[in-house]
Amino acid sequence: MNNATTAATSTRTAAISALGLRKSYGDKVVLDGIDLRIPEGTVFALLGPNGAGKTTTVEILSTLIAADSGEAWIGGHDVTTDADSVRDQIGVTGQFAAVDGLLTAEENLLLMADLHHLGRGEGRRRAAELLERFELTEAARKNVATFSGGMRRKLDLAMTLVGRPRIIFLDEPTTGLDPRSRRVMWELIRNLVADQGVTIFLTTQYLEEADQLADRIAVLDHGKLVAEGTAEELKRLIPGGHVRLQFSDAAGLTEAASVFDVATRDDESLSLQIPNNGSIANLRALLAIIDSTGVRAESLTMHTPDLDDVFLTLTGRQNADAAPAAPAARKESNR
Ligand SMILES: Nc1ncnc2c1ncn2[C@@H]1O[C@H](COP(=O)(O)OP(=O)(O)OP(=O)(O)O)[C@@H](O)[C@H]1O
Repeated sequence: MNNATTAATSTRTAAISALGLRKSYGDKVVLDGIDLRIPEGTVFALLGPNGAGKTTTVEILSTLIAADSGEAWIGGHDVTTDADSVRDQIGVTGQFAAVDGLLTAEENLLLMADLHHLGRGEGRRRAAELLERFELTEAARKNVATFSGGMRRKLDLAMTLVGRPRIIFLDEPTTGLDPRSRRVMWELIRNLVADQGVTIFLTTQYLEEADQLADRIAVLDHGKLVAEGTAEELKRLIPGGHVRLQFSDAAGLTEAASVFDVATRDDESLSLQIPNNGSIANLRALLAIIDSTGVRAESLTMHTPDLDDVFLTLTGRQNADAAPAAPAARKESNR
């Protein structure tokens, strides 16, 4: 087998893989050559700001729309030439598309069981099992229209699982949810991977979500993957951490600023940021300087870089956590 054949074979045996995906709408290039290789049983997070092309990527990989060029395989099946086999293996959730608000949770699940041709008994068993696992048993006979956002998201994910997909696409699964509901969803997602070994392709604007759930994270910006790696690897891409010294008055701050000439001073918060990687040796050296020079700091805090810093460095923008509800609202009204 030559190298090219080996590369193509390994691309096809990953749970999800893509080579050179491109997609434009009119003049707007949304995806400008995306390559992916996601091993089975892992969680992959595609992170990007509003409009970066996350949903478009999911739509292509789940056979909803066609790429302009490039290739993609899901569980070894080509999304273009073998779309039916791809659809048999996947579940897609996140936009509430499948949930019917006029039906009860149980009816929604039974409808899904019918679509998957489960027999009547098997369908009922599967619905009951999922209602229990997602703690929706008490609400099973209530109309979904009365559900909270968190309950709807849980039901949406439960419906996706009726057909026992091996590969699940979660498009912004917790956008707009309160912190508690978000944690519940995270736990359900973690259990899915741990108990059933499914592969998860997650899109999110939440850096914390990617950090919490994903084995690997890719950052999508202006149609390209600008970085890919584990959360730790991505954090290593950016400048190291710092120590923040807090002062009670401006005189103390000025004195200290003259001692640490590499520091950044903030007169408003009366603090000084000194680059430091947080190792014991470096912290000890810093404390020794503070002691020997009589710097009068009130307190010291250590800041290690997080994914927020990575995102800001890579995309030149703050992450979108400040406005979580907007994209979901836009999608629901548009689609
Ligand atoms: N059917 C379409 N027709 C024209 N433009 C589209 C269409 N679908 C998406 N776009 C545009 O493509 C770009 C990427 O959209 P997409 O929904 O993939 O982004 P996203 O990363 O999922 O964003 P968000 O976080 O806001 O959901 C946006 O500029 C969007 O307006």
